Amino acid sequence: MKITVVGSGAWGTALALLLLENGNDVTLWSYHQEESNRMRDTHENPMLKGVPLPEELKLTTDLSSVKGCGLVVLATPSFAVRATAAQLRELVDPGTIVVSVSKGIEKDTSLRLSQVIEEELQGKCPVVVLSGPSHAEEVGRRIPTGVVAAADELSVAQKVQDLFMNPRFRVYTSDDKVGTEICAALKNVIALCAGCCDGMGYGDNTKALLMTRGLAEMARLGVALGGRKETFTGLAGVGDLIVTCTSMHSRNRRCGILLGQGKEIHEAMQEVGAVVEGYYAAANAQALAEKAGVEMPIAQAAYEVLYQGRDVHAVITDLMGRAKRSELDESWS
Ligand SMILES: NC(=O)C1=CN([C@@H]2O[C@H](COP(=O)(O)OP(=O)(O)OC[C@H]3O[C@@H](n4cnc5c(N)ncnc54)[C@H](O)[C@@H]3O)[C@@H](O)[C@H]2O)C=CC1
Ligand SMILES: O=C(CO)COP(=O)(O)O
Repeated sequence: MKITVVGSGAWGTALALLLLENGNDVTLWSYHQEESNRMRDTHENPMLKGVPLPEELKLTTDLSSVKGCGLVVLATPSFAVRATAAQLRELVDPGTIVVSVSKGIEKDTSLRLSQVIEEELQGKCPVVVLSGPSHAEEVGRRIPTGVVAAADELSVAQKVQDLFMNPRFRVYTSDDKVGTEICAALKNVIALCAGCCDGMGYGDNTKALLMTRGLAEMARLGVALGGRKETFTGLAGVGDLIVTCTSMHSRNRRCGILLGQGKEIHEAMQEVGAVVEGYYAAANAQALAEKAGVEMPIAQAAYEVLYQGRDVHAVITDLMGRAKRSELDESWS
């Protein structure tokens, strides 16, 4: 099948290689001409070091490469999804499956990214969400990985499953786009917090507490927005939360570590040198929690640290001192 992967960061590149390995005719589109030239000259993407790019992988900066494609993968940072999808509208063939693999929430609207793409494509194409514990660095090295393809129609999710799946990449289908995307965006916020705890020298107990209560918040919000609670205990939920909160590949966690060591957030993001989606998602978590009428104390704490400059120690003291409650007192469970 002819496929274009739109976005040549670490993730777009790893997925382009996977789809090429699966026997497809794959083009990788870059936003920056220099990025495309560098990959052509060096046969490597500096965002995905040590993974050679074969000659058969076509490189372009011309979005019209999506014409005639059966599948288009949208892999830009979340802030670029609307503008990129808007450009696709006139170029993409009706019925082409568009797979959204970015993890975030749109800044100004608090829309999920598949909603943003659907708005811009005006119903021309079915949109599938692909998410789960999948660091590009490991997928690029063909390390066994499993993800979820969520779509409104099972047959469309199954097509994506067929195209991406191979002996080293396992894809499960789901009909829960809402839950899958809420997991994808919010686990990055929790991973920033987990990194921060690591950077401050807190131990494994703190991280386990944060991840478990963070998951409860994610599920509370996701279920209130129409997601299914099973998604939160699946690959897109607990799976991606584990990998992002514990791996040194995670840009969100690495940014949090620097924050916990005392760096200012913008300095920390600069040092990470790749997109830190959790920073943006923390602002949206606030808006979504208010809209849904749910309590998200950890996301709220992250917002106060990231956007209001509150001291991390003070925020943790507040979280630890919240009113006593039962763990089982969860409306989503
Ligand atoms: N890196 C990973 O392991 C994974 C990343 N993701 C998600 O994929 C998305 C992309 O992440 P990465 O590939 O890691 O990014 P990256 O940080 O490796 O690279 C960012 C890319 O965005 C491009 N870019 C910058 N401004 C742009 C614009 N205005 N329009 C289009 N492209 C622009 C840059 O040229 C660069 O290619 C994020 O939402 C991330 O959460 C999802 C799963 C795994
Ligand atoms: O989503 C990811 C792994 O599943 C990548 O996480 P980071 O953006 O924190 O690197």
